[in-house]
Amino acid sequence: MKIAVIQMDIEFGQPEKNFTKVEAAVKEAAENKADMIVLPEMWNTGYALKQLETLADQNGERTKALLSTLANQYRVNIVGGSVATKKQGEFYNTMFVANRTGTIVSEYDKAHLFKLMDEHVYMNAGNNVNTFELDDITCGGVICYDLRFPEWIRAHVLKGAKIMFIPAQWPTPRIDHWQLLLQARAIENQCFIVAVNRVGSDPANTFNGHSMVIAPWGDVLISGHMEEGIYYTDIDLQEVDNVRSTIPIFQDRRTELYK
Ligand SMILES: O=C(O)CCC(=O)C(=O)O
Repeated sequence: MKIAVIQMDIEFGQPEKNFTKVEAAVKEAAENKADMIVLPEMWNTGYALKQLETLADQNGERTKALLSTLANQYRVNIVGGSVATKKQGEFYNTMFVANRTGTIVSEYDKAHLFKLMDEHVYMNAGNNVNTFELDDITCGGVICYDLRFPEWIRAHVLKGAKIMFIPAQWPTPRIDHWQLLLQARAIENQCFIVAVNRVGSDPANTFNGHSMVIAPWGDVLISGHMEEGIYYTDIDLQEVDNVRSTIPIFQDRRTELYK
């Protein structure tokens, strides 16, 4: 199973440029025989929250059409990071996932909005756990700040997720939190973590990438640098079962103590 992580810069408030860029990057990753291609958070607009009224993707239609077309054309799974959407007059930070036939198999609205970047002022939070099937593997997807809530990731793993996808725009000053939390989430949930952070800057923040893929034992398979690029790794899903049978934390949990 070959994973491609698209660590890209995002043009602030310029969906046209970002759509063109994503299309080219997905094409390149697909031609390099990726099975799953993963994009960063809010790649259509960046955090141009004050311009959402004009820039947000209406019902995600444009994003869904692009992901679906590319997935079907290249017969590849695409975890579409997230985009700013407008649904029934409200704004959301939404992940769409397309499978190899181009079917949109998941739509998830970020559940924990990040007050430090005023996200809660402009956007609405979703309320639903996000699991989906890709190539018969149960996967889960959450977005950026969601990472800081171990219960939320655990909720996905308890629903069967063996790979957790985490797209982000995680600012440079807290990149050590990003790396440590990702590794902890992989080890404590004995699952693969595929996490994509953007690079570049917007008017308020800088972002230095460090996208990561981490195996269920905690081994770091990808640790991206600070530049734009596509990173690739192969993952073996058997490792999830191996780790879970070596240290059976899901059998040993004492949920009666955790209430
Ligand atoms: O939790 C953090 O430090 C970063 C979160 C974030 O940037 C986001 O959710 O967009």
